[in-house]
Amino acid sequence: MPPSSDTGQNAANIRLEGVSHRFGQTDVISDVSLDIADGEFVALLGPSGCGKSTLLRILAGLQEQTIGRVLIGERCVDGLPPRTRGVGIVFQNYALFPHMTALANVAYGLEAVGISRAEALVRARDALAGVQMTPFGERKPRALSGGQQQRVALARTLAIGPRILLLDEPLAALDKNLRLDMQLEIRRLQRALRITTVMVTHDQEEAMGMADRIAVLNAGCVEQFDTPEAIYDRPETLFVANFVGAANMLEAELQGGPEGFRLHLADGTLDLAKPAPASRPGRVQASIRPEHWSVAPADGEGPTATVSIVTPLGPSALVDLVLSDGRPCRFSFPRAQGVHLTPGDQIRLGLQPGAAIRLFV
Ligand SMILES: Nc1ncnc2c1ncn2[C@@H]1O[C@H](COP(=O)(O)OP(=O)(O)OP(=O)(O)O)[C@@H](O)[C@H]1O
Repeated sequence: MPPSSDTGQNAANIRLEGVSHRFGQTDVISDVSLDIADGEFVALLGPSGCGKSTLLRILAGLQEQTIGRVLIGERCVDGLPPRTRGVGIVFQNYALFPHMTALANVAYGLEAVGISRAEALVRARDALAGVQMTPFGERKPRALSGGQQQRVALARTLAIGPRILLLDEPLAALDKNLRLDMQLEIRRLQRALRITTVMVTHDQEEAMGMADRIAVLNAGCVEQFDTPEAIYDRPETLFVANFVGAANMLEAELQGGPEGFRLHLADGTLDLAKPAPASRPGRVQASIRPEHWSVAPADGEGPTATVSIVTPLGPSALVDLVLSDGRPCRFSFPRAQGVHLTPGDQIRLGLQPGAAIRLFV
């Protein structure tokens, strides 16, 4: 294991206080405040250009913010370079020295901070063992796969014993299966070391699968900072509902009464599960996830739709529908339910019991 870490004693919390950043006349980060706990794994998730990498670079000390403060371990680190902040960074492109072996790459970083060669080699071997790369220590990067190179890069960063681990799209260059393996590997290491970690990704499944909490960014602002479950089940903004997971956005009129709440769509109505939504009656955008739908009895009141495409996806099936007013809509269900749909079928839609429909004004 890397030196610092088995105890997690060096971990630190991170606090961003009202951080904003401008490049020239352009606001790239707008008033971001985040509290990240000791040992927590946080993903910064958002579309290309929303400011994720800039925020990570500000945390690292590679970019100085225009306004606001960054605290690591309750200490303001503004103006301090990366090394003094105790941060370690892993980038997408590994950045290994091609002429050095894996072991030498890891040891180099240690020698660079003043550790003797003999001690650096011992620590480098430990760090490579921590990422299960012991058998590959004498290979040069070109003789390693992308995943193996990324493990070496991770070992090189962790060997220094940083208090904070920053990951900038670390898995983006890997193919899907390898990415899944590495997600598990990084998560395992992060938990074992209890190192506070912030990872930039535009891949929502990666964020969902790895992070304790996700900060969803849009145009430099944090739209929501919450657990993966809450981000998915209770998106707080239209942007989050649209960006995370698939959602059907349907215009509707919400009516409320003593009996509960009903959504009036273009050609049908849906009764909403209790407890009643916080929204007030009136025009709303209803965010209905594909898995919220069910096939309702033909004489029900829900909207009607025509099946256009059925896509089996292993355990579930995804169905593209066209609602009777011409709008497209998606429905998914576990294939084990034994529902058989074929293109051209007319169905009536209902809601799964307890489906958490989100309403936006
Ligand atoms: N050094 C710079 N000078 C001027 N503008 C910059 C600079 N670095 C980034 N930007 C701009 O700031 C905005 C945010 O960039 P950033 O790289 O932080 O986004 P991102 O969310 O990480 O995007 P991606 O997922 O595509 O990497 C973009 O519009 C980008 O063009």
